[in-house]
Amino acid sequence: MTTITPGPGNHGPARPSLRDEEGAPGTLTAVPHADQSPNPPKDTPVVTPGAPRPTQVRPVPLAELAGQLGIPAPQGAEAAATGITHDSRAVRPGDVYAALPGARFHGADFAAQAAGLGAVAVLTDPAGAERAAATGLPVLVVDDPRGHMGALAAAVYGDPGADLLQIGITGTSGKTTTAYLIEGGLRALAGPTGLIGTVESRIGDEALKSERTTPEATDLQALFAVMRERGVRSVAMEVSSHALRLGRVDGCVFDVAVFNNLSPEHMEFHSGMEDYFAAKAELFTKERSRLGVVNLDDEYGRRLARGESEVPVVTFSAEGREDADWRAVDVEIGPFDSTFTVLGPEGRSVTARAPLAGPFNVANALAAIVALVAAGADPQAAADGVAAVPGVPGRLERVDAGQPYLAVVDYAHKTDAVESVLRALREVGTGRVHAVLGCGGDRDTTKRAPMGRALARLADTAVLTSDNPRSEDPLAILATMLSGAVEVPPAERGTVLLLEDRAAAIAAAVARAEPGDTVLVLGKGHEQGQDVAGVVRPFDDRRVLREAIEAERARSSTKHRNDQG
Ligand SMILES: CC(=O)N[C@H]1[C@@H](OP(=O)(O)OP(=O)(O)OC[C@H]2O[C@@H](n3ccc(=O)[nH]c3=O)[C@H](O)[C@@H]2O)O[C@H](CO)[C@@H](O)[C@@H]1O[C@H](C)C(=O)N[C@@H](C)C(=O)N[C@H](CCC(=O)O)C(=O)O
Ligand SMILES: Nc1ncnc2c1ncn2[C@@H]1O[C@H](COP(=O)(O)OP(=O)(O)OP(=O)(O)O)[C@@H](O)[C@H]1O
Repeated sequence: MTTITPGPGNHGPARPSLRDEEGAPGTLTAVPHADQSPNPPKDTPVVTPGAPRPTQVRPVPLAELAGQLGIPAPQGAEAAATGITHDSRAVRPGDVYAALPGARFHGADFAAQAAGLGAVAVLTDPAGAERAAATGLPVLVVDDPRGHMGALAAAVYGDPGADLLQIGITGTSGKTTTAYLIEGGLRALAGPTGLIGTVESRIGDEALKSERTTPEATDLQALFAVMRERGVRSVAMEVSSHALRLGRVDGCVFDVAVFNNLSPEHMEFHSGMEDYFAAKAELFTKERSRLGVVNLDDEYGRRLARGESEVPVVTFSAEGREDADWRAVDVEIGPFDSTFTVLGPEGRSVTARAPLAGPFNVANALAAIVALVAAGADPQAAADGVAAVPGVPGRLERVDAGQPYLAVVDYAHKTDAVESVLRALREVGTGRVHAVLGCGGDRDTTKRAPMGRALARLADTAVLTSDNPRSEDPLAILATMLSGAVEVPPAERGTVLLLEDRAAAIAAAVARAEPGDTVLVLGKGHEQGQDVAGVVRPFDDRRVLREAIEAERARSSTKHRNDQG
């Protein structure tokens, strides 16, 4: 196995690298498939609750932190910090509490709680200063505390990111999948790895529940510190546009930053596509990364490659574009995976496999391979590592209860993803496609009608149902989805069913399935709960789908017996 050595690093100061000591690309030693499985899809993921913290931290004097902020040391600056958090409820003795202004609250309202839990100081803005001072704790006041929080967290934990090879992935679709594929490759190449993303965070073999795609900077730096403590040397992490805009990755410099694609999403947060792209493009500034890996098949990827990235970029094309540095050719799409050849600079050619169905997963796998190569891996070793990943939870995850048709759960919850996955599975199955989909409440409303339209056009049975309605009326969400579905001319659309209850919707799709058909449950993937009016009750599409298949089998065998009797 190639060891990660604090290598020369192509693009910056000494950092762990996938190259060997002479600087040659790392090679992959065959590892038995099971050992290599970072995240075999499973019904009940291993979850350790609570934000992890490192066990050994050098106390950092407040005076030192004030110096870093460029402000005079506050009274009581002889105290020292051993942690930092932005959430009053998560304060541990010795923490700095970052009291941030937010859309709903000002964190200063919770300063007393933080003090009660043992905070040693409060970082806040002028608006929060008085409330913070009322606690009697030293107060560090800056105009933009969120903007300083990442660097301060890195300082408190001793800049743990500097000891990790960091690969960040951004884009509208495919971040989670690509992160798992990269982590699988890293694990095969270089032992204990870290993963940070929507489904979970992993520190070596330990899985932790994720609240966000990208954690707040205080939690992220603590996570890096725990990873460093446990011997992790490399990390693959998803970087959302929220993270880039809200400073969650301040304090990180990614060795490799990957751009997958961009399509309309999060329009409740961004003012339009240009603003959304500008947020993503922040990952490709010199402050944030050293090298970009960019998808040339995407128009926004081409913009980055053609001058809008501040850092050098390596390009890839899953569509075989000859102007890409690395391109996939001879792509064979199979029912559950795809094989292809990767052609690279200097006549390099690699045999590759995307271990998940669908043409878009060729793009994700190619992105992962090129990212690993950009980090210093041997290209064939990188491709072999990616090929060996056994699956990604809730991403085209098959549910097999012995039924004579294909049943799949997928996290598609944006129009382009719904279209991609339906097109991909139409090619795989021989029969009809019965698809279930809802749209989340309190999130981007502009995608609801297009998603209803896509489902009605591309599925033989389109079952419109609830996702996480949150505080919204589920029927109102369904009405908007339906308004899109009815835009499809009757001759071009499948049967459209409306069932507010998600379990009933899944059962309805299953009841229509015949041998050779495909049942597809979209939108919630790996999620374990359904949020209705703020109450989250357990709901796992994979489990509900399996139970529906079993119930349908029992129902039809009873009917068969009754018919015979
Ligand atoms: C738009 C957004 O991302 N907002 C985040 C932001 O909220 P905010 O600034 O408005 O904060 P607020 O709720 O008013 O609270 C103000 C401050 O008081 C603190 N507080 C609040 C209550 C309390 O009891 N104690 C306490 O200390 C909060 O931690 C916060 O620092 O800071 C909060 C604290 O960290 C986050 O919880 C909140 O995430 C919200 C809930 C969220 O859902 N974000 C999603 C949309 C998100 O970030 N998604 C992305 C993208 C996923 C994708 O790609 O699809 C992600 O990376 O997950
Ligand atoms: N490269 C891609 N292009 C288009 N659709 C994709 C791509 N990769 C995955 N998808 C679809 O999008 C869904 C979500 O994929 P994934 O979780 O990997 O992306 P993500 O960017 O992490 O999404 P999110 O930001 O919502 O967590 C998948 O279940 C699949 O249907």
